Amino acid sequence: MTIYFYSDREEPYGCFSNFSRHGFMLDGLWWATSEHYFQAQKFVTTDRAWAEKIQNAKAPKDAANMGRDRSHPLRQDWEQVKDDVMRLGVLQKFKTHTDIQEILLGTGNQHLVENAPNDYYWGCGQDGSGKNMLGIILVEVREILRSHT
Ligand SMILES: Nc1nc(O)c(N)c(N[C@@H]2O[C@H](COP(=O)(O)O)[C@@H](O)[C@H]2O)n1
Repeated sequence: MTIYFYSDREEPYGCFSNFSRHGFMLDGLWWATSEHYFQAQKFVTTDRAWAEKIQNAKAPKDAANMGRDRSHPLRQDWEQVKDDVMRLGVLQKFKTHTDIQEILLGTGNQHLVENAPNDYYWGCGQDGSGKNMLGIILVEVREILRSHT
């Protein structure tokens, strides 16, 4: 079976979205959502002030828009590190919040798919051919959490 998720407002799996309001501490800083964390990491080595603005963005959608703004220099190794950055943020989110950790562990061995129509990397895209890296990372995080509980 496959579980599809996308909107952070859709129960019970909206918590799988990076836009869900589940904050956490990482690298000594507070992140309001995993989207804030992920987007800010694009600039930590190239434009710290911009990364800090992203960290303090009002909403995850604002953080996403700011992170996609190419008038600020993207760190050169971004393509190499982005999956690890995503995994770190998502893992920390689910370690921090036991209620959503239970929801993730409760999915057993089901496939998890971000049903994002415009995203063929993190999601499955409009036609389902996308890489679904966020879903794959959630499954990896589920494995890590399972091995520690
Ligand atoms: N809600 C939502 N809208 C979109 O347009 C999306 N592309 C996604 N996917 C999420 O986007 C984040 C990464 O985007 P970039 O690599 O910065 O383009 C990540 O949180 C995906 O899950 N979601």
